[in-house]
Amino acid sequence: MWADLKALCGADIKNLFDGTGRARDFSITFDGMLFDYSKTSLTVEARQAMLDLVNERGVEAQRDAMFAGEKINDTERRAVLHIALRALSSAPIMFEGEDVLAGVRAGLTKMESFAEELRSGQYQGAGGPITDVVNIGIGGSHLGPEMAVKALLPYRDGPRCHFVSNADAADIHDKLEGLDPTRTLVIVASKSFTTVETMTNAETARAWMARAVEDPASQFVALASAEDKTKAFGIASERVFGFEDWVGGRYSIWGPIGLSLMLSIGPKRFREFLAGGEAMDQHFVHAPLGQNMPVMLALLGLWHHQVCGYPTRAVLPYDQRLARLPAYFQQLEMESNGKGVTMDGTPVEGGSGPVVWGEPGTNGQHAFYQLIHQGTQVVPCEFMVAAEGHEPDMTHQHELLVANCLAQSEALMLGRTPATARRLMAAKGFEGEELERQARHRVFKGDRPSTTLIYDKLTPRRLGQIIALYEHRVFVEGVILGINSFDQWGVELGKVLALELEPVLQGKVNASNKDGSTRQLVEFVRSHWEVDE
Ligand SMILES: O=P(O)(O)OC[C@H]1O[C@](O)(CO)[C@@H](O)[C@@H]1O
Repeated sequence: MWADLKALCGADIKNLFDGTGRARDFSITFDGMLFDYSKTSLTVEARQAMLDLVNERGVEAQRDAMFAGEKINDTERRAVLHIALRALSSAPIMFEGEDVLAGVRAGLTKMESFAEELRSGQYQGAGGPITDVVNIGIGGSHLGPEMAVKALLPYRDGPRCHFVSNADAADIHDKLEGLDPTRTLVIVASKSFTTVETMTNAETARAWMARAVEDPASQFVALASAEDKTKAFGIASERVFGFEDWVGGRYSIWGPIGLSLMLSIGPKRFREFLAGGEAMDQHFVHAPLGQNMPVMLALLGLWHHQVCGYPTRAVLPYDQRLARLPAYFQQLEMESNGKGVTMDGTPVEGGSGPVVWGEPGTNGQHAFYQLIHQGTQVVPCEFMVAAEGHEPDMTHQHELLVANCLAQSEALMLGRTPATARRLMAAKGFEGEELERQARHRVFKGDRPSTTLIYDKLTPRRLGQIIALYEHRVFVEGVILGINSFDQWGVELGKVLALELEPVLQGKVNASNKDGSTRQLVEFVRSHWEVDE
């Protein structure tokens, strides 16, 4: 599938701007957003060939199957209906012959009632109104809420939110330090309510709260599907917010897992966030393929990784409050499409999804952009920036930020020629061989691809759109690759072995069945533990 497309690679990006309106032709606008992919090597012919893949691989049929509640997550025998959580205004969404929206709306209303009670001070801790919320969860039960709460801080008018995820005691220790347990709400966010890191942290938080609060469970909330387990933990059912197994962990920010976001910005703005996601769903379903943002973003991802062979891609938001977006997308993309086999168990052709990484600009410029500009690997960059910031009295800083963002994509494409580098060095007084040598260090090859997603302002609605855009991008890439984007068997083995290793480290079980390296590491740890004891 990919071999023929490789023949279409190789255009020098800047030469594609030939006065025929490429910028406009290779851009998509939608609801306050402009997605410009003109600074890539995609030609009209290559774009058509990529679009043909969408038809050949049955993307639209799979999309319709997803929205129709079919069990497209075949290896877990589950439907994929997180889209129902944000379907505020749509027609019924059916699963096994029933409309799921009634249940979704009831769940949302329950969250909203609780959020209103807490935010108004009607629901209180032992020491008075809740000032701080600690969300304990990991993976999809952590990355989404943490990212979104930070992204939307300008809209916060509720309690402060803190996020604990790691099994490392340092995480919970540092987050609880300084908090007043009598005015803190703990959210245990775990779909399964069995994830060992989350349950261990939840026990630690309960012990911390029990030192100051007579009935600590009264200041606990569970976001979980397993009611028997939340009950055993002692959390009253009115503070348990459940969701169905057709909501995957990394797609769960839209429902109860988003409770911390709702507490932070309030139910009304949370609905705006949902409405942004829903607007992107509608766009994904109805926009023609060539004008479809998620489809084109997916095709560019495949073009860069599977066709051009670039091993990674960078997500570079020029927004400090989107600092956790690259980590969120890492889970979304790498847990979804980091798979070696297709649905039928045969090897994936052209490789799985790429490594995704990134940091906010302008910080990244002073760290890893050196490699992006002059390193030998090409890194397609996905820039994001808002035209307008949230600090009206500091517009000059926002101008600087935007200028930097736009300058980077320009520099990546245009580069600096040897002739320009020589002129620069000559102007500095260099001559002869030394001029040549110095100039070579200042040459930028250019022709490096990037896309830019620019939008009016990072509102709750825009954030919802951006997340849904990337969700559907991952879905389209997965369908074209033939991957099931909704399971995550690759995280299982390490969990099993960690369970086996704990008693080995404790000296309760012999390490003799372990490999030499693992035995050596166990011995090192145990020798320290013995010294400490
Ligand atoms: O919400 P849970 O059940 O605690 O799971 C947390 C995370 O663990 C995973 O299942 C695997 O790491 C993720 O997909 C999920 O987001």
